[in-house]
Amino acid sequence: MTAEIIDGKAFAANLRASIAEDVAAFRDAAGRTPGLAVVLVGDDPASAVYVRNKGRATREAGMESLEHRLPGSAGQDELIALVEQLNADPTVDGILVQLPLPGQIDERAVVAAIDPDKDVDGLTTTNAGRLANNMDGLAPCTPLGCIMLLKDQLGELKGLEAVVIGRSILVGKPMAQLLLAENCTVTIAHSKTRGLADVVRRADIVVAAIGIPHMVKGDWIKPGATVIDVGINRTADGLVGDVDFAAAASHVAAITPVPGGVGPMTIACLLANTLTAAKRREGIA
Ligand SMILES: Nc1nc(=O)c2c([nH]1)NC[C@@H]1CN(c3ccc(C(=O)N[C@@H](CCC(=O)O)C(=O)O)cc3)C=[N+]21
Ligand SMILES: [Mg+2]
Repeated sequence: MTAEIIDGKAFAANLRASIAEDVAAFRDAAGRTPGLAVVLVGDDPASAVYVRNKGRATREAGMESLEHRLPGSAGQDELIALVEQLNADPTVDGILVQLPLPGQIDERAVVAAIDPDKDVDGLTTTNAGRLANNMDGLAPCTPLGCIMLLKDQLGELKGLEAVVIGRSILVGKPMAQLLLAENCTVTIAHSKTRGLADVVRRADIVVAAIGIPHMVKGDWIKPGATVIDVGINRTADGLVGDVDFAAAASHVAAITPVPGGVGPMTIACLLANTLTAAKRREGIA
């Protein structure tokens, strides 16, 4: 058996095209264009590339991209003042502060300053609480993209055994919440989990979000399982995921590649969240 390779890049392109249609309808209904503000502090080259890609995707979907750059020496008060200005700006529907931030800035304090209804990364405690309580909110983009790929692949997820490896606020925890909302039986595993291989062997769905190249071995994964690899690790062999892709692909049902899997879905879901935020702000369903 050879795995189906889940084409996240193609899925994301379709999603972005459908969002562009919805953006046009929003413009007709609201008489304005949805706006996404992206804030970049410092000049880390990898962050600059992501911000440029996000800006391009935003414009291609017919939305306004507002980019704000602060020097790497910027103070926390200055950054929070900018966030507050964006909160108050009626043309801004979404605010993304590119992470990580320089060491002198407390990320938690900056995220806490973002209006939860403009928090398109889903990072505020308000949106985490909404997700935990099955309330309408904004869920983090990467888990949202993973759920879309899983539903497209498997249809109904009800009753499936899902193992999420990783417990971050950005991916692991919200991923588990979204899988629970789909009625999966969810286990969150992490660096202190005992017998990780055997925990993973139970899974119909494996979501790997650890950040260690090829950490999940092929023989940890049950034949016929569906594997979502969130890892994006730069190594001497190029960009690789958290799963030993070649070893897993021999016996799983389907697996996301790196690159071309989850990454493009993250950006498409950022656009989806921005449009969702804009519609809610305008009272459009
Ligand atoms: N506030 C905040 N929100 C984020 O969502 C956020 C962030 N900060 N900081 C950095 C990380 C990283 N991130 C990626 C998004 C898309 C790809 C992506 O599209 N990757 C392509 C390839 C990229 C490449 O070739 O380098 C792929 O996987 O196919 C990767 C990484 C969002 N992040
Ligand atoms: Mg398909």
